[in-house]
Amino acid sequence: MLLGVIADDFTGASDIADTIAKGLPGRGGLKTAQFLGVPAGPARDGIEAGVVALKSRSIAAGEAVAQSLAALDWLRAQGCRQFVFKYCSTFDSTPEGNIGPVAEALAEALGVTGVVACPAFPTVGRTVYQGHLFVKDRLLSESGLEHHPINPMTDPDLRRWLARQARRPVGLVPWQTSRAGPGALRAALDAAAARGETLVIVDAIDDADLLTIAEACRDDRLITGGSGVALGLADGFIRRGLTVGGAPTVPGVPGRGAILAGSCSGATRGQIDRHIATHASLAIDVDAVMAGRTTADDVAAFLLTVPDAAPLAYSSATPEAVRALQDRHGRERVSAALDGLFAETAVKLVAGGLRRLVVAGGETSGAVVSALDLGALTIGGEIDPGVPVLVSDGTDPVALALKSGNFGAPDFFEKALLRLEGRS
Ligand SMILES: Nc1ncnc2c1ncn2[C@@H]1O[C@H](COP(=O)(O)OP(=O)(O)O)[C@@H](O)[C@H]1O
Ligand SMILES: O=C(O)[C@@H](O)C(=O)COP(=O)(O)O
Repeated sequence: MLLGVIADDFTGASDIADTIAKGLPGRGGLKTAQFLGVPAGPARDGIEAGVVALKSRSIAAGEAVAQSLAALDWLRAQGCRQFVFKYCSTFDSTPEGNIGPVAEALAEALGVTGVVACPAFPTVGRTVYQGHLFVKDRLLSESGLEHHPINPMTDPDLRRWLARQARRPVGLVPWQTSRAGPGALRAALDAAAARGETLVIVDAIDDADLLTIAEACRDDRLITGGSGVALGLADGFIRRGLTVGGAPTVPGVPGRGAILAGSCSGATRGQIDRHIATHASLAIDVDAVMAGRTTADDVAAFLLTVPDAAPLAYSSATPEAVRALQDRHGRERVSAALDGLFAETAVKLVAGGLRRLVVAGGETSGAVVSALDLGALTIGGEIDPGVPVLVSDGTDPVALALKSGNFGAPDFFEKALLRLEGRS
């Protein structure tokens, strides 16, 4: 394995796996697999990039650090020479962590400082300028992410936000320097390291800036950021003659399909509105779930029997409805109950013969995929930016699309189920 990624959630893992597997247009990418947690044994032969998906974004910082270091150890044992810590393009975290503590622990384990921290993903509108994170034309804190059910993002100043999480000083390379090219960026990162800055926010507003980061950091052991920082990494290995590169392919998976949505983001709610106009759907009554009146049996029975090729079950709600539910039942209790409901539902669906599953939401996907215990997933083609087809190993594979809450075009759900089947 050449490149190892430690991702702090499951949708984020498939997002960066997509970037690495597809590589640059006309050049191809690395043969990439996504592992669900730290594997117990060695990876199978032929994998050039391994993405270890953790569910560490919203757990206690100490536990996130321990899991991330275990992932690093495993990736090192697979021979990786470069490592990426992948977090959210909207920097999802709290003042306690987990981006700062994990990134600093990885840097310390690898003996490096002056490490890039850049969540930019311009294709989906995430840009960083003067250390401030924008989502399309809004600052992060006015983008809707300030209403996130688990980690409300209320500060767009990444240097200030990361400094609250980090033990060491946090640096900044402004766009005027990163835009000047790989040499200027390299010099700025080296200067930051000399000043004792372990993590350095690097501005990036378009893909050219991301390619500059890849070039400047070609020999860096550790890079941290959103999937954008991986944009040029596969090509770096190809240009050094370490692999020939290629297009990701997986076989289509026939069989019954369904969609589970636990994300409350604006994009997901828009996709739901569009989908339910033409497909069977079940709006999960969260109060009924909390009272034990709605169970996974109910949700699975609906999805397995309703006469529709793309049935949907969703708990997604408006920020106001989410707040009211959290006030009534407690934030963590609601999330835990819903994540558990979706996980149990997915197990029942697969036991009931379902073979294609689309999941919306990072935490939701993490809960679902952990419960399914599918082992390694091979990365196929891209459905929409940041969301690839994933297919489990074995003779009776399951095909998955794990959609980050804010990703995907309005027609994502129907399109994804077709793509999992090998149709376009
Ligand atoms: N109606 C609801 N009220 C409160 N919380 C909810 C509701 N529906 C889903 N959730 C919780 O909100 C969280 C959404 O997070 P996630 O799945 O990561 O989505 P995203 O990708 O948009 O961040 C999950 O933990 C989920 O259980
Ligand atoms: O970087 C991103 O935006 C995504 O890859 C991601 O991590 C999103 O997380 P969720 O919104 O929780 O799915």
